[in-house]
Amino acid sequence: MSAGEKRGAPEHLLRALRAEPPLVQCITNYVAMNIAANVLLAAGASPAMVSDAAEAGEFAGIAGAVTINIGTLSAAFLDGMNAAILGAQAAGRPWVLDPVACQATRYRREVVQMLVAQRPAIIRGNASEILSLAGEASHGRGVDGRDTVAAAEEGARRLAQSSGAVVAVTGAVDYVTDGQRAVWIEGGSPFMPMNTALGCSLTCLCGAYAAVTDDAFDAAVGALAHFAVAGARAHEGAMGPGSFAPRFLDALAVVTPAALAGAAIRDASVPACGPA
Ligand SMILES: Nc1ncnc2c1ncn2[C@@H]1O[C@H](COP(=O)(O)OP(=O)(O)O)[C@@H](O)[C@H]1O
Ligand SMILES: Cc1ncsc1CCOP(=O)(O)O
Ligand SMILES: [Mg+2]
Repeated sequence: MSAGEKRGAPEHLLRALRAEPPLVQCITNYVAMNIAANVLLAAGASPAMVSDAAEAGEFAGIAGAVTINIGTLSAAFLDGMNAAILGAQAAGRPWVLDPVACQATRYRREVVQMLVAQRPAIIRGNASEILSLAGEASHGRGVDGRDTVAAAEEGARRLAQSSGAVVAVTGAVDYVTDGQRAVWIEGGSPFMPMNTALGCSLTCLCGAYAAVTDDAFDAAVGALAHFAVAGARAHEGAMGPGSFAPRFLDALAVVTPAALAGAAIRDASVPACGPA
């Protein structure tokens, strides 16, 4: 760590991640599996898509973190998720939730409530998903966000306070809060929501960062800053979502700690109440 660098700063976490790539168990959807694995490898982590209940709990015992995504939810996936969460908790490792399209059906609403009750360290979703989880009106239909992140700010803060999770809301500008601390993160590219499974991949990267720090807020900020900086860099020279995709993988890999130190992160913490 260089002089003046905060212990939980994104650049410090990136250095730790690259020094010893964390093993991340990703229970994610069929659309995201390959994309998320490549994103983690490019960023400097070691992904393993291990989801069957016969082994998911045991595997969680050797992983640095577990990520759970309900994108292509089924009874079999759900059994694997529950086993992995128990395994992670027994091993004292964090797990991260991606509530894909949680507003869409009764099944998803019920499952996601049950998962939130099992105390994820981080919940990462788009604004429509976070609004729904916070019990507010959401314009979401399927997997894509259809609300602004600003509209979900208050709900995210309340969700963080009620669940004990750090809540990361993504969109054109991202917002991260643990209920008290909060930041806005700028960057990325409008081509990102035109590439499927980048949000799912970001959730997996939150797991990678959570594996290298005990502070889930710092982990979420680090992962989102990594995406914001790499996304902005990949946007340069990209003609559209197709040429953006390989540039983004390259950019994730070549982002340096110094570049992460320059991420546009703006504090929005709620001031602590002091004596009158
Ligand atoms: N309009 C945008 N401009 C810049 N970055 C964006 C934009 N929309 C989404 N992103 C980025 O894309 C990534 C995935 O976020 P998002 O699209 O909200 O997730 P999801 O795919 O789950 O809906 C995040 O890093 C986010 O910052
Ligand atoms: C298209 C689709 N359908 C079910 S899961 C999924 C991928 C969603 O990925 P993301 O939430 O990252 O856009
Ligand atoms: Mg998503």
